[in-house]
Amino acid sequence: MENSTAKPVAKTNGAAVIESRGLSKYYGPFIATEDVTFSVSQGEIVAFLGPNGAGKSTTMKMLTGFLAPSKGESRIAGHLMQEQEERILASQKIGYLPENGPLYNEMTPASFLKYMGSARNLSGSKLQERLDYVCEQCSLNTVWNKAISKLSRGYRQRVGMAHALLHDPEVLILDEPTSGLDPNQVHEVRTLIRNLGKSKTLLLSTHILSEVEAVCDRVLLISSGRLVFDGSVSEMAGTENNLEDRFRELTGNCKV
Ligand SMILES: Nc1ncnc2c1ncn2[C@@H]1O[C@H](COP(=O)(O)OP(=O)(O)OP(=O)(O)O)[C@@H](O)[C@H]1O
Repeated sequence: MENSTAKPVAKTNGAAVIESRGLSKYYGPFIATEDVTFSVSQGEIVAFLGPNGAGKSTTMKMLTGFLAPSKGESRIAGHLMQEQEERILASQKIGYLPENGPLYNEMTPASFLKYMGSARNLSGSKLQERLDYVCEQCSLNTVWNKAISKLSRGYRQRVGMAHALLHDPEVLILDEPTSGLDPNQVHEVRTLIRNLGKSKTLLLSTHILSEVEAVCDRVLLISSGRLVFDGSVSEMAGTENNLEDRFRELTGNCKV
């Protein structure tokens, strides 16, 4: 049974592998994020926590170079993500699970992942080895040859996760990895994240507090586009040891 209080021991060696420097995004007069600055060191599992609409996905898209910031910059493994050549170099090192990521509906998980693996220059026995690994780790065996359009939301989410893991990246940026999963699947994905965290650096967005307690070393809390907390899970829980109250306290009155 899952021990919801068991957290991995932080294994950071100090090198920053995810860096957000003043990332801001404006849609006309609307401020989606403002001056979001943080860094994640090698080996950390960090939760990017915040209420709906706080700016988690927007920040992750800017971090990974999928969305141009209005101001600021991001670096992954030292590569400046706002420069195309650097972004291409970094893409081998990052696995990104976007929120509602695009999947090719007419393909099966097998054909989609094989295709994406080839696009990442995997072939032959190495490709097969990675396909076998993600199929098992993401529990896709029963739907491996079924059209993606016929899969439930939870299975589509797992295909997205398999895609993020396929090239064995050192950095994983996962936007709500347990969204749409049933409790058994949530348990499996959390176990997978903990295992991946033994050798990789992870930033995962969520608004589920139990997720933070279950898998993360550290919390970044964003509210109305601004970072309002950066610290350990126990620091956030405070003297009352109540994450939920602190979440409300830290996000309740913050307006951009
Ligand atoms: N293209 C856009 N044009 C205008 N506003 C946008 C656009 N994309 C996002 N926003 C707004 O920016 C804010 C931040 O959105 P974002 O999706 O980053 O939040 P989130 O924290 O990921 O939320 P959730 O937990 O609900 O997924 C929201 O108010 C959203 O409506």
